[in-house]
Amino acid sequence: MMQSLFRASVSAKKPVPSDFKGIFASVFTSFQSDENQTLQLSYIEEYAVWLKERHIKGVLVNSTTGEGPVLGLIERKLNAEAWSRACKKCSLLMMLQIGGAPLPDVLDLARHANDLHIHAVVCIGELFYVPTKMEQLVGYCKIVAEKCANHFFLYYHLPELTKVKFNPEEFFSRAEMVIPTFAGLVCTQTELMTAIKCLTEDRIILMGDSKMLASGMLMGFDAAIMTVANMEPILMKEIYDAMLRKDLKTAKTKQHYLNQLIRNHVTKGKSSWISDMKKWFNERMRSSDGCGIYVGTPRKFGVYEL
Ligand SMILES: CC(=O)N[C@@H]([C@@H](O)[C@H](O)[C@H](O)CO)[C@@H](O)CC(=O)C(=O)O
Repeated sequence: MMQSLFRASVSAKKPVPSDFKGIFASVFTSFQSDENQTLQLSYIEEYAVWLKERHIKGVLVNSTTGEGPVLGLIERKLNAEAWSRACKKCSLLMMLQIGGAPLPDVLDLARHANDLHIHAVVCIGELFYVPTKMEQLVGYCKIVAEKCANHFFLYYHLPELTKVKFNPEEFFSRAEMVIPTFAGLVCTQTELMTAIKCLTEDRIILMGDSKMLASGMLMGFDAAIMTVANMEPILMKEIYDAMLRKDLKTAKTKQHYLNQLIRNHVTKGKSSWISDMKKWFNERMRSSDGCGIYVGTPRKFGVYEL
């Protein structure tokens, strides 16, 4: 019985698209400078066009970089809708992060995401009642994924924040067994070495460490989700393309330069990461190659330790 259930769910698995390759930008959210730091949406289309013209493959909205967890439910939905329209218009792939809220709200965001024109839903696990067993983590993903079953589902693996560590091979095999839309991971920094064991043609694993773009590609990753892609899309694409054509010398030189730029823009390390990145982006947008948009400063009540 167990075996036939297993076979039934595996055969129902949605085939994973092959276009989740390339450089993706985790986009910033813009706030006005009033007391409530009111959400701004008017700049989004221009932002999307600017990224598209610089070879960015797609965007991740409402994630860590986009301060999703410090937006209210309505704000998250409005931001997602505006990005969805912009991405459709300029043919960017869109991933939408819906986690980092109480479960009823995450389910509400999943239902909302289900009807949007997007290409995948990304969700971090429960942050307060942190899962202690694999079953709890997979179970959480399953009930959320069921509410947005029109889209591929990617688990956002960020143990620096969630403290949830697991054996990715076990996680993949269980999640693929029970979630027909399960497609893979957004996987940041420290977990790349373990995630690489799970990389296959029919899975999506987006690496999330800009400083390791070239070395990650050498290990076999072909998709990257980066904050720094907002500021240096062309440089990152050059590293990506150099690695594709096995030009290690160019990739190494450009990666070294990128890492130097990152170091120059990080002031106090993890605690000021979003603030430093937004400042860098605002400066970049004021440069001759920028498009003049301004994403403001981080929301004051967010805590950023990444
Ligand atoms: C947690 C985090 O912000 N990760 C960044 C990385 O680009 C990261 O900031 C960078 O690699 C550090 O060098 C991206 O992967 C973006 C991302 O996944 C997100 O905004 O959620």
